[in-house]
Amino acid sequence: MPNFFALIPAAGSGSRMGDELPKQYLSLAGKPMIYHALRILCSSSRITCVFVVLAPGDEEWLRHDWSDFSGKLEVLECGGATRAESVLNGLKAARGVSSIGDDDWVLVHDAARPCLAEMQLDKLLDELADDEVGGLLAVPVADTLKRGDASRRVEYTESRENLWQAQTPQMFRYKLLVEALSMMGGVTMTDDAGAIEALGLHPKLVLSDARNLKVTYPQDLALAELILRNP
Ligand SMILES: Nc1ccn([C@@H]2O[C@H](COP(=O)(O)OP(=O)(O)OP(=O)(O)O)[C@@H](O)[C@H]2O)c(=O)n1
Ligand SMILES: C[C@](O)(CO)[C@H](O)COP(=O)(O)O
Repeated sequence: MPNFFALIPAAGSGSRMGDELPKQYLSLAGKPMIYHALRILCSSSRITCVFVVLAPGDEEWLRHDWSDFSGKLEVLECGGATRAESVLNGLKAARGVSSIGDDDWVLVHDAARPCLAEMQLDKLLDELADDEVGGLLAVPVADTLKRGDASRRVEYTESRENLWQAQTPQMFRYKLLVEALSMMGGVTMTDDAGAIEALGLHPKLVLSDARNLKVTYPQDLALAELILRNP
């Protein structure tokens, strides 16, 4: 039986957040933001080990107490210039510090998605455990979509039929994900599923909801805090 592992890329700088401190360390509901993603993944009895990928030379990590996760957490200081590079470097390094095998599942989850619920995590694991390809949490697009031009005038309205917003975790077999990310070369994919799609495969969309938001801009922090304090 394949095992489940999780990997949190946490080597970003949070440029859109505009804070000197990388956003994964910003205080949220009394903890550094990444604590919340770690808590939900480390507390799942179905997940064997959680890898966190830090930027080389990250000095902030050691300023916080991670003892709640000892025994389940492996820290890898091998982040890259892009999210995809951080994930690939982390997957390769994970081989050296764990028993992860080719057919084991890897759940890649953003440090910047602190509101993932246990129910959503379990749904992902249940729906994909026997899947050929793997997949991701996602939500159907709810708003009307406008295609704009360079001067911010509407060119036309896009159909939202069958359009989904990708979230994380995104869950694929170790070997397939390493192969897919290795083949991307210079092409930048903003998520893991994109690399799998480039192989001609079709990841499954597992219905999630808007509470699993990504904290990208300063105004997202208050909403994330509200969700965390009212689960
Ligand atoms: N070189 C990078 C870039 C991003 N990430 C991680 O990928 C996740 C999603 O990325 P995003 O929200 O875009 O974070 P940042 O890249 O930090 O933000 P920004 O794009 O605003 O700079 C985050 O957990 C982030 O730390 C990473 O590990 N390595
Ligand atoms: C992986 C992701 O969270 C899916 O929505 C997202 O693509 C990562 O964020 P980025 O801002 O595109 O790096």
